[in-house]
Amino acid sequence: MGGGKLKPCEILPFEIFLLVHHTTKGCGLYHIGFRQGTRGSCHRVHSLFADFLLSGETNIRSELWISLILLFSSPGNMKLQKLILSVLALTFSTISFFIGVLIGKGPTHYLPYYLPCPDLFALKLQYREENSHQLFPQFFYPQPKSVQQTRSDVLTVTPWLAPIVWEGTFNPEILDSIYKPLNLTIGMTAFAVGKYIRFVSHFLESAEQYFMVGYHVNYYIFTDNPKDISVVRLQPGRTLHLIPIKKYAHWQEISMRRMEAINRYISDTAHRDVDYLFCLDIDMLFHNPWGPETLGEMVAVIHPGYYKVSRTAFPYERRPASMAYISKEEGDFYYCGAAFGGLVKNVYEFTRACHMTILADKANGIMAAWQEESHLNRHFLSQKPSKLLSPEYLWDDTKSKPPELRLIRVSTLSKNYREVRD
Ligand SMILES: CC(=O)N[C@H]1[C@@H](OP(=O)(O)OP(=O)(O)OC[C@H]2O[C@@H](n3ccc(=O)[nH]c3=O)[C@H](O)[C@@H]2O)O[C@H](CO)[C@H](O)[C@@H]1O
Ligand SMILES: [Mn+2]
Repeated sequence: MGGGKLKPCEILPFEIFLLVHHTTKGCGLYHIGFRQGTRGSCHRVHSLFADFLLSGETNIRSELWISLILLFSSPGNMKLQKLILSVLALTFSTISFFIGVLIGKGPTHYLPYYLPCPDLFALKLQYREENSHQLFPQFFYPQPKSVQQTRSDVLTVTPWLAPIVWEGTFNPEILDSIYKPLNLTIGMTAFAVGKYIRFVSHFLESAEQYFMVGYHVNYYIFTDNPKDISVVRLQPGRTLHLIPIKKYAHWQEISMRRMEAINRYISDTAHRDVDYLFCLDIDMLFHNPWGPETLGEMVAVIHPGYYKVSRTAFPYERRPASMAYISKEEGDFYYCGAAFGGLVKNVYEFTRACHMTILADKANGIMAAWQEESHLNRHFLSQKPSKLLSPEYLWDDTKSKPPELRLIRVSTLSKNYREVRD
């Protein structure tokens, strides 16, 4: 660019140049160069000058430049040449230094394609108090190995690349170091309608011990009988909210209407108060930590009863008349209705979608085989969850522990269905 406008040099063994720039922002930049070279290198230097000049059409304007070319046609007088060159170089250095000082009174800026702006590094944030922490504190943990699985006995990722969380696949300390600084609030809904009120205190006590310990937690207990909920001591940063709801006549309706109640509560209140929301059955207990490894955009839990069986044996709704219908040729996993969660806005969309298909079935006089659990499974077949929790996160007390379950984190209580359901 621009090199053709300058006169080509014929005999040019030496060259001294001085270049002073004054950019639009008023900053100075100067170059002093001393070059002994061939005709080709001389051309290169000229081209460089021309580039600087023409770059005024971007954001740089050259207001002053001096270029001095010395031609020595007698190659025999080398000593004299070198002496003159040294003196000239010194003189130009001094002049250019003073010009640079005069022009660059303000902060120095460099051409963007030479160096990053040093102003950026001079900026200082005004901390309220001096922070002595290291920017990147040292944190030692075993190196993850690219060619070694931490669990080879179980599936740890779905075909749509959602992780399946099993004990041994994650490091809780690393996850805490990522999620704790985010200052998240995690919501949890559970329903205690009718006789299910008896499960509340043990459920909450175990959750206090294991559910999202060290994070802000809001428990939302939906009940038809708030005054009979016994008070549970909560850790600091954790709150309990009792939400009065009406009691439906049948247990199936109570279970299904949870989708509607959660959806309404998110839109009224919870969307402002929590970042993530988990929706759990109440007839269960936490036995081990349920931590930040469970956080995800939309999270489903693999049902403990069906994680080893063929999709044809899944208890999906098989009647095409239902909105929850799934054919024998379809299905990834059978998810449980007792636990799901995710970002609060996703749980809002999810519960709304499930409630709508439940209502559509109701209008057609049909109830899905496993109530809202069937609708949940239908929904997750099309809208794949972004993270799956293994049956470690929802085991069944009546089953013995198989070897692949290294840690039972939550398990459902065996109960007398006839006695608790009205
Ligand atoms: C482990 C699992 O996947 N559980 C699901 C399963 O049976 P479950 O036997 O686990 O259902 P369940 O009797 O626990 O009912 C589900 C939940 O609804 C609430 N509730 C229910 C009845 C009642 O009278 N009062 C009351 O509060 C309570 O929070 C309970 O935990 O199928 C149900 C639908 O049939 C739900 O999908 C459950 O989530
Ligand atoms: Mn249950």
